[in-house]
Amino acid sequence: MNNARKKLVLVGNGMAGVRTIEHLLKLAPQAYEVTIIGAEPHPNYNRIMLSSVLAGGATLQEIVMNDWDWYEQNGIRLLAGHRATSLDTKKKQVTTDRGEALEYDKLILATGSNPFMLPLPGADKEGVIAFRDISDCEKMIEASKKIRNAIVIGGGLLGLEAARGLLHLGMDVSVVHINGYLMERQLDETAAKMLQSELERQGMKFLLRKNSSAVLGRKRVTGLAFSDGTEASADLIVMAVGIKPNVELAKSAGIEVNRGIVVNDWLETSAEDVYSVGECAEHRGIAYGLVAPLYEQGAVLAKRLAGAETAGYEGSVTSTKLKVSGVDVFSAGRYDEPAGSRALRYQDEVDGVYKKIVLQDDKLIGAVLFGDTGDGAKLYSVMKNGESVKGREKELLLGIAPGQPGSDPTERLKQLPDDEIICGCNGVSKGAIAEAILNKGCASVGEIKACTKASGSCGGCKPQVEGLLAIYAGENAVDVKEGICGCTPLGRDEIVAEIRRMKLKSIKEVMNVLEWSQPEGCSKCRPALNYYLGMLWPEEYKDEKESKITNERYHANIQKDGTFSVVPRIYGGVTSPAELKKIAEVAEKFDVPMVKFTGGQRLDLLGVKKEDLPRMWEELDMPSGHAYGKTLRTVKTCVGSTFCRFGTQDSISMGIRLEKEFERLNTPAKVKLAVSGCPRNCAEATIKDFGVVAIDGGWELHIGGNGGVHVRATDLLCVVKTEDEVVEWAGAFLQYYRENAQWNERTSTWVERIGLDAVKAALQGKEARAELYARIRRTLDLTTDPWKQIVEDGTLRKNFEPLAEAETV
Ligand SMILES: Cc1cc2nc3c(=O)[nH]c(=O)nc-3n(C[C@H](O)[C@H](O)[C@H](O)COP(=O)(O)OP(=O)(O)OC[C@H]3O[C@@H](n4cnc5c(N)ncnc54)[C@H](O)[C@@H]3O)c2cc1C
Ligand SMILES: NC(=O)c1ccc[n+]([C@@H]2O[C@H](COP(=O)([O-])OP(=O)(O)OC[C@H]3O[C@@H](n4cnc5c(N)ncnc54)[C@H](O)[C@@H]3O)[C@@H](O)[C@H]2O)c1
Ligand code: SF4
Ligand code: FES
Repeated sequence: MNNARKKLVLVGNGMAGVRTIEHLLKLAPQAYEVTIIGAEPHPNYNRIMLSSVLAGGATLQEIVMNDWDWYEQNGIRLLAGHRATSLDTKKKQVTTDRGEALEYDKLILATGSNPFMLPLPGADKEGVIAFRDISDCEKMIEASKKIRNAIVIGGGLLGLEAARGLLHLGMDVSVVHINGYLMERQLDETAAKMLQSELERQGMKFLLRKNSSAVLGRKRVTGLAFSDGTEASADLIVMAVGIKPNVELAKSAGIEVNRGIVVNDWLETSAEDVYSVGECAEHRGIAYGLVAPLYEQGAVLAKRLAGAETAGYEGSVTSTKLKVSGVDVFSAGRYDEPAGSRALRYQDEVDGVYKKIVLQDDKLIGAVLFGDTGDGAKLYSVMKNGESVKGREKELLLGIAPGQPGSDPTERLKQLPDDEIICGCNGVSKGAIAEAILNKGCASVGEIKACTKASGSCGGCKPQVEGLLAIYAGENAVDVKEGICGCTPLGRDEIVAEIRRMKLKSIKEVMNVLEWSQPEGCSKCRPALNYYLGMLWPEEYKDEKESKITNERYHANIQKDGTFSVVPRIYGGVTSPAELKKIAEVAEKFDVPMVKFTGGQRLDLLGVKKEDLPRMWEELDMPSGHAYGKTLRTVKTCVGSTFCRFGTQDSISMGIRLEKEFERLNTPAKVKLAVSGCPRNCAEATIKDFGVVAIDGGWELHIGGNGGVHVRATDLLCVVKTEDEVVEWAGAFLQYYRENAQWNERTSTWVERIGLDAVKAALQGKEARAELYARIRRTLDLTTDPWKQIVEDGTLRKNFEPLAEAETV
């Protein structure tokens, strides 16, 4: 009966508090009437993933962990956007900033931390922010659209992840660090230096051993001064110099606080019926700042509140991984070699690998891995178990060399014991994942995540979860069709089918009719819908510029430093002295800092200011090379029979014809073509989306190649005799790809996904080919050159004018 339920109030709608409630609901769903007070105006979201949002790996909608419905379905009253301002432990009452007084039988304080802001003179200026919540993340994304120079103070985990995100957003980023090397709380100097080199290679700059003394600027920040008398300029300063537990509410209520709210092994505070979990809690002198220990605390507290038997919380050994793509860093336990410990090290400067393990009394007490973190989970588990590693030290350090028996990742997973922790963030063991697959019927990573939480936080363990799925579910593992983004459960094929069936003609209409959860969509679905609608209704649909990615909005590639590049179209890579002269004159006139030949045989004018773009294109008076878009980029050609003694066909004219035929075509992802004049294949046609290779008496047509990150050689589609046939097959192939691939899916992935036979079957029939070709021609006939249009249209030109003044962040 509802009346008999005790009142449980949780202050803090964050990761630790809500996790505790989730556990409690499983153990004793009817025991409490739950109210959650949360200062942020959002449902509970994955704070960890804010770094991914900044770095473009996820959208804000995607990081929500418990949506509004979850609270309702579980009968939880959520006061989102309300702050608890006072606590009376005698009356057992919490009062909010809106004046509401809530009585409790049990109270959990899970108020997290506040970012530590250096108390520098001028730190209150506009443009100085922290990186803690959604609102900070949004501020940085907004700022990156208007300003260029950012300084991140603090070279710890948070500072480096913030800096990587800002780099991704096109900013020039310097990290100011007080220490002589980065992440000194997680790494030793050797690993830190290797990390620094890798981040420098990615474009990050570092100012080490710098003590900030003042924030410069009038109303808005313009720079940072240091105690050694030097200065650095900045339009944005992000402070990431640590956190301090948020203890104000507890302190004002007379509860014992130290650095954090002091709790015992059952998470009880000094006040009766008041508990605390998360970053705000201090247990045995430690206030943790990572989710894994906070979740462990939550599990103990939930059992306690449910009246279940439980051992107390005894503290945690922690491990961390830096979430920066292209960098593998792992650190756990006492990496700092305390007195009485011994360390074993391995360093390979050729492959950029460094490993160190720290031992004490024959036990593993710490580890640092750089470059190869594959053994991180294993080391962490050995460390947590506290087992003796006598005689195994070197094996632990070196792991199993590639090529040796047992180096196969699947084999390694099979050999792990059941209690090995696979997901560090959520404390999920191999055994628990196996149980979810074998006994609870989980057949996809998504289902395992829903059942165990594994892979639901930082995502670092996803490859292992996938590996276990392959081992235990085998052929029963399903590749679950997920929605194209967090706004819809519908996949690409369903959306396209519905747009066709219901003749939906605008993005808004699609979102309304197909019941998008976010009325405005997100950065994943908007450009995808824009593409699908344009592909399906070429005559009627008006391209929505705002739904395109930056490069396509500006019709130019944005560069690392915020400038743009200009790449005029040079058909087949063939130019003339007059054309070269014109390009050179424009480059000189606009002070272009660099002119470079691209891999696709084009000329790239790099370092162009946004405001110069329209005038440069006007003076060049050449078609756009579309070097920025999801479209036909280039047709690379070799010399061919015109000049080459091996050439059997005229690859140059074939290439130019293909480029003129298909330029300006919008495609799901970029498309590159090449034509070689003989099987020596100097134009590298077999790593292109559509490659043409001349053979005696005809042409081989190849599809689905890629020379980028995931190199893939093409599949041979067919052999044809004439140039007309080459063009017809190319058109039919490109249109079939346009109509069937997912937005942002390269032909290499697409061909692999649907299979070569499916493509062959679709293009085999002459009639089918003719229809596809007719459809692509209809689309091509409607295209215009974007730069010609911008140059001639005063309103469009205005978009390229400089901003009057940097605006408030
Ligand atoms: C960008 C970023 C990346 C991170 N990456 C990782 C990672 O990779 N791995 C990892 O383990 N950890 C990571 N962390 C740390 C991790 O997010 C935190 O340890 C975790 O979120 C702490 O959970 P919590 O519930 O204690 O606090 P929080 O998640 O901060 O929740 C506390 C909530 O309480 C609210 N609150 C505070 N006072 C009141 C009040 N008086 N009334 C009402 N509400 C109140 C706050 O607004 C907040 O929403 C990261 C943190 C950040 C910022
Ligand atoms: N991948 C992850 O696990 C991850 C990612 C982000 C954040 N977090 C967590 O979020 C919390 C906050 O992270 P953080 O990096 O801010 O905290 P931190 O305490 O780990 O690191 C702060 C860094 O700032 C430096 N610093 C301190 N004062 C400075 C000054 N005046 N000038 C320049 N540098 C200075 C310190 O030397 C230290 O390296 C931590 O608990 C962290 O564990 C974890
Ligand atoms: S592919 Fe053949 S025709 Fe073309 S340049 Fe090379 S050798 Fe000459
Ligand atoms: S290790 Fe972070 S989600 Fe599993």
